[in-house]
Amino acid sequence: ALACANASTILWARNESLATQLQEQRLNSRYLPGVSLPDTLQATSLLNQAMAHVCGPEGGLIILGVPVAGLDETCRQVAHYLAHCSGPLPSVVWTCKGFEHDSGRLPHEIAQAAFSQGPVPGLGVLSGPSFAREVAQGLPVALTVASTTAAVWHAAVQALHGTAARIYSTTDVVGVEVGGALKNIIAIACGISDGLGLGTNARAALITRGLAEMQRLGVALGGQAETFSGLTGLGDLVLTATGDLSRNRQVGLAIGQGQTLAAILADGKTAEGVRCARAALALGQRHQIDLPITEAICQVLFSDMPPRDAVAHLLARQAKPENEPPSGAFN
Ligand SMILES: NC(=O)C1=CN([C@@H]2O[C@H](COP(=O)(O)OP(=O)(O)OC[C@H]3O[C@@H](n4cnc5c(N)ncnc54)[C@H](OP(=O)(O)O)[C@@H]3O)[C@@H](O)[C@H]2O)C=CC1
Ligand SMILES: O=C(CO)COP(=O)(O)O
Repeated sequence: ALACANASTILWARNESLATQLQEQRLNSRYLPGVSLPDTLQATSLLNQAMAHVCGPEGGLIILGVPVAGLDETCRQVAHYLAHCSGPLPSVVWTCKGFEHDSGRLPHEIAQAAFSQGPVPGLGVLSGPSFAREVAQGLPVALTVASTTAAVWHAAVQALHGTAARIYSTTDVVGVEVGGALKNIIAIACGISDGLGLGTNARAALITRGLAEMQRLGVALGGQAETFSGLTGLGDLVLTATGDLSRNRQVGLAIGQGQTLAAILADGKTAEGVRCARAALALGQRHQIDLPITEAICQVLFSDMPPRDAVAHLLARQAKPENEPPSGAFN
């Protein structure tokens, strides 16, 4: 999308044969089959070459499009080259949505630690409802860039805004990241519900109570409540919970139709909700935040609870007020 908008763009892929295919055939047969990439896009498997592109006198924007599991390693590699930048430091934003599996760290915590040893660039997260395939087709999209550094908003707006994309900005990094992480788990729940044939009422209930769950945890971790009704909360939740392009929703649909998790994940596709559900639940327990849907998803994914039992368990919970006290504590 950037290259189509005439921004000078270089795409780094660590896999040499993929980079060669991107550069020579203008195709990405593994991740975006059927999409023809613009001639203006350059591709390389050499990170030093990609970094030279954004380390010149004009600076630039680095978008890290890797899963949470690869963010630490990728930031550290980028940090190594930033130390040799001759121009102004480029801004760095990431697209990943999740918590680190073992530590429960949010992406900005991973990035801050990774860049702490050398020159620290402006850091931020680019998020919102944005299936890659639709973005690549040039269809309209609205995104939010979250950063405490205004230069990062400006870099993202300058590069992305006004083509097919509308870019909003916020300082609420935590709210944006928690929304992105939890919506994947709720999308798995909605997929399971639809796979079981439980109907659209059930899906609407899961989306709404899932949003309450996202907001409770997000506020407890320091996010702002209103962020969860924005693009990176409700917007991305609706997209992922209802849109069949979602890999998290696809995982849920397949579970609801009786497939095992191992069989579903055998194709190697990224489903961040599966990877971070346990970390989300652990964070909820640490902060005494009730996350019933996330807990049910963990039971189904990792403890062999039949999905229909999980549904029965959720329905059998004690009646309670719809709106909870702001503390979000157990009641
Ligand atoms: N796809 C989408 O529609 C959207 C995805 N996101 C989020 O963005 C993040 C990335 O998603 P997506 O691109 O779909 O993920 P994929 O897993 O489909 O692709 C990830 C890319 O990252 C590379 N990668 C993985 N680990 C590393 C690493 N350690 N170092 C360097 N490269 C690495 C992969 O390379 P290799 O092939 O060599 O493994 C691959 O090119 C996720 O957190 C996702 O939730 C956000 C918005 C939309
Ligand atoms: O985050 C996404 C769209 O905003 C992509 O969702 P999936 O990772 O479920 O495909």
